[in-house]
Amino acid sequence: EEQKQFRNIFRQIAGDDMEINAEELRNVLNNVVKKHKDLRSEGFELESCRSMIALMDTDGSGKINFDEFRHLWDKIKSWQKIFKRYDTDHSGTINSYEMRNAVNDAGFRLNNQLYHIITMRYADKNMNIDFDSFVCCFVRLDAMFRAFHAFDKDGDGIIKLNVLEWLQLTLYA
Ligand SMILES: O=C(O)[C@@H](S)Cc1ccc(I)cc1
Ligand SMILES: [Ca+2]
Repeated sequence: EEQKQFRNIFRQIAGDDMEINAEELRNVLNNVVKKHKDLRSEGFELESCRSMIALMDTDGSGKINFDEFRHLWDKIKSWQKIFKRYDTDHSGTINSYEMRNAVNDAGFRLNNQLYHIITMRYADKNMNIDFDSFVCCFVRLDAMFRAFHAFDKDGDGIIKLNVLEWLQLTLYA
Protein backbone atom coordinates (compact mmCIF):
# COMPACT_ATOMS: atom_id res chain seq x y z
CA GLU A 1 0.00 0.00 0.00
CA GLU A 2 2.68 2.48 1.05
CA GLN A 3 4.62 1.44 -2.07
CA LYS A 4 1.65 2.18 -4.33
CA GLN A 5 1.15 5.55 -2.63
CA PHE A 6 4.81 6.37 -3.12
CA ARG A 7 4.57 5.49 -6.81
CA ASN A 8 1.59 7.84 -7.17
CA ILE A 9 3.56 10.63 -5.50
CA PHE A 10 6.45 9.91 -7.87
CA ARG A 11 4.14 10.00 -10.89
CA GLN A 12 2.76 13.39 -9.85
CA ILE A 13 6.28 14.83 -9.44
CA ALA A 14 7.82 13.19 -12.50
CA GLY A 15 5.06 13.99 -14.98
CA ASP A 16 4.47 11.96 -18.10
CA ASP A 17 8.15 11.25 -18.81
CA MET A 18 8.21 9.30 -15.53
CA GLU A 19 11.66 10.72 -14.74
CA ILE A 20 12.44 13.51 -12.28
CA ASN A 21 14.62 16.39 -13.47
CA ALA A 22 16.37 19.04 -11.34
CA GLU A 23 13.45 21.49 -11.28
CA GLU A 24 10.99 18.77 -10.28
CA LEU A 25 13.36 17.53 -7.56
CA ARG A 26 13.82 21.09 -6.24
CA ASN A 27 10.06 21.60 -6.04
CA VAL A 28 9.37 18.41 -4.10
CA LEU A 29 12.32 18.89 -1.72
CA ASN A 30 11.34 22.48 -0.97
CA ASN A 31 7.69 21.59 -0.46
CA VAL A 32 8.61 18.94 2.09
CA VAL A 33 11.35 20.85 3.89
CA LYS A 34 8.92 23.77 4.44
CA LYS A 35 6.79 21.44 6.58
CA HIS A 36 9.65 20.78 8.98
CA LYS A 37 10.14 23.73 11.33
CA ASP A 38 13.18 21.99 12.83
CA LEU A 39 15.02 21.86 9.51
CA ARG A 40 16.54 25.28 8.72
CA SER A 41 16.95 25.85 4.99
CA GLU A 42 16.82 28.70 2.50
CA GLY A 43 15.54 26.06 0.11
CA PHE A 44 17.36 23.69 -2.19
CA GLU A 45 19.11 25.50 -5.04
CA LEU A 46 18.64 24.28 -8.61
CA GLU A 47 22.39 23.68 -8.90
CA SER A 48 22.32 21.44 -5.81
CA CYS A 49 19.45 19.45 -7.30
CA ARG A 50 21.36 19.09 -10.60
CA SER A 51 24.24 17.70 -8.53
CA MET A 52 22.04 15.28 -6.61
CA ILE A 53 20.53 14.05 -9.89
CA ALA A 54 23.99 13.50 -11.37
CA LEU A 55 25.11 11.65 -8.23
CA MET A 56 22.04 9.40 -8.16
CA ASP A 57 21.60 8.93 -11.91
CA THR A 58 22.98 5.40 -12.06
CA ASP A 59 21.61 4.63 -15.55
CA GLY A 60 23.05 7.82 -17.07
CA SER A 61 19.67 9.08 -18.29
CA GLY A 62 20.32 12.62 -17.01
CA LYS A 63 17.23 12.37 -14.80
CA ILE A 64 16.18 10.07 -11.94
CA ASN A 65 13.67 7.29 -12.46
CA PHE A 66 11.44 5.69 -9.85
CA ASP A 67 14.14 3.43 -8.35
CA GLU A 68 16.79 6.14 -8.31
CA PHE A 69 14.31 8.55 -6.68
CA ARG A 70 13.15 6.01 -4.09
CA HIS A 71 16.80 5.32 -3.26
CA LEU A 72 17.47 9.06 -2.82
CA TRP A 73 14.27 9.61 -0.85
CA ASP A 74 15.00 6.79 1.60
CA LYS A 75 18.48 8.22 2.17
CA ILE A 76 17.16 11.75 2.76
CA LYS A 77 14.56 10.38 5.19
CA SER A 78 17.24 8.63 7.22
CA TRP A 79 19.63 11.59 7.03
CA GLN A 80 17.00 14.05 8.24
CA LYS A 81 16.59 11.86 11.33
CA ILE A 82 20.35 12.07 11.89
CA PHE A 83 20.24 15.84 11.33
CA LYS A 84 17.57 16.26 14.01
CA ARG A 85 19.37 13.88 16.37
CA TYR A 86 22.61 15.88 16.25
CA ASP A 87 21.05 19.33 16.13
CA THR A 88 21.32 19.21 19.92
CA ASP A 89 20.61 22.92 20.47
CA HIS A 90 17.59 22.77 18.09
CA SER A 91 18.99 25.64 16.05
CA GLY A 92 17.77 23.94 12.87
CA THR A 93 21.43 23.83 11.78
CA ILE A 94 24.36 21.56 12.51
CA ASN A 95 27.64 23.06 13.72
CA SER A 96 31.00 21.63 12.74
CA TYR A 97 31.29 19.67 15.99
CA GLU A 98 27.79 18.14 15.63
CA MET A 99 28.58 17.41 11.96
CA ARG A 100 31.45 15.10 12.93
CA ASN A 101 29.05 12.94 14.97
CA ALA A 102 26.34 13.08 12.28
CA VAL A 103 28.80 11.95 9.59
CA ASN A 104 29.92 9.09 11.83
CA ASP A 105 26.37 8.09 12.68
CA ALA A 106 25.58 7.88 8.94
CA GLY A 107 28.40 5.35 8.68
CA PHE A 108 30.98 7.50 6.86
CA ARG A 109 34.54 7.07 8.19
CA LEU A 110 36.59 10.20 7.42
CA ASN A 111 39.72 11.84 8.83
CA ASN A 112 40.26 15.27 10.42
CA GLN A 113 41.26 16.90 7.16
CA LEU A 114 38.02 15.73 5.52
CA TYR A 115 35.89 17.04 8.39
CA HIS A 116 37.62 20.40 7.89
CA ILE A 117 36.98 20.24 4.15
CA ILE A 118 33.28 19.52 4.76
CA THR A 119 33.04 22.54 7.06
CA MET A 120 34.78 24.80 4.51
CA ARG A 121 32.57 23.54 1.67
CA TYR A 122 29.15 23.39 3.38
CA ALA A 123 29.11 25.60 6.50
CA ASP A 124 28.05 29.25 6.56
CA LYS A 125 30.16 32.06 8.03
CA ASN A 126 29.12 31.00 11.55
CA MET A 127 30.33 27.45 10.87
CA ASN A 128 26.75 26.17 10.81
CA ILE A 129 25.41 23.79 8.17
CA ASP A 130 21.75 24.17 7.22
CA PHE A 131 19.61 21.24 6.13
CA ASP A 132 19.90 21.55 2.35
CA SER A 133 23.70 21.84 2.59
CA PHE A 134 23.70 18.85 4.94
CA VAL A 135 21.73 16.75 2.44
CA CYS A 136 23.94 17.80 -0.49
CA CYS A 137 27.04 16.89 1.50
CA PHE A 138 25.68 13.45 2.40
CA VAL A 139 24.46 12.69 -1.13
CA ARG A 140 27.95 13.48 -2.40
CA LEU A 141 29.72 11.47 0.34
CA ASP A 142 27.42 8.52 -0.29
CA ALA A 143 27.82 8.63 -4.08
CA MET A 144 31.62 9.04 -3.96
CA PHE A 145 32.06 6.14 -1.54
CA ARG A 146 29.79 3.99 -3.74
CA ALA A 147 31.70 4.97 -6.89
CA PHE A 148 35.02 4.10 -5.26
CA HIS A 149 33.77 0.69 -4.11
CA ALA A 150 32.37 0.01 -7.60
CA PHE A 151 35.88 0.53 -9.01
CA ASP A 152 37.57 -1.35 -6.15
CA LYS A 153 36.72 -4.80 -7.56
CA ASP A 154 39.11 -6.77 -5.31
CA GLY A 155 38.23 -4.70 -2.23
CA ASP A 156 41.85 -3.85 -1.41
CA GLY A 157 41.04 -0.16 -0.95
CA ILE A 158 43.06 0.84 -4.00
CA ILE A 159 41.64 1.77 -7.40
CA LYS A 160 43.43 2.52 -10.67
CA LEU A 161 41.87 5.16 -12.99
CA ASN A 162 43.12 6.85 -16.11
CA VAL A 163 42.45 10.58 -16.41
CA LEU A 164 39.26 10.21 -18.47
CA GLU A 165 37.79 7.71 -15.99
CA TRP A 166 38.73 10.15 -13.20
CA LEU A 167 36.97 12.98 -15.06
CA GLN A 168 33.85 10.86 -15.64
CA LEU A 169 33.66 10.33 -11.88
CA THR A 170 34.37 13.88 -10.77
CA LEU A 171 32.69 15.91 -13.49
CA TYR A 172 29.24 14.28 -13.47
CA ALA A 173 28.63 14.91 -9.80
O1 LIG B 1 8.66 12.56 4.46
C1 LIG B 1 8.81 13.39 5.39
O2 LIG B 1 8.23 14.46 5.53
C2 LIG B 1 9.81 13.08 6.47
S1 LIG B 1 9.22 11.72 7.27
C3 LIG B 1 11.19 12.76 5.91
C4 LIG B 1 11.73 13.86 5.05
C5 LIG B 1 12.11 15.10 5.58
C6 LIG B 1 12.65 16.11 4.75
C7 LIG B 1 12.78 15.84 3.39
I1 LIG B 1 13.53 17.30 2.17
C8 LIG B 1 12.39 14.64 2.85
C9 LIG B 1 11.86 13.65 3.68
CA1 LIG C 1 18.51 8.00 -14.30
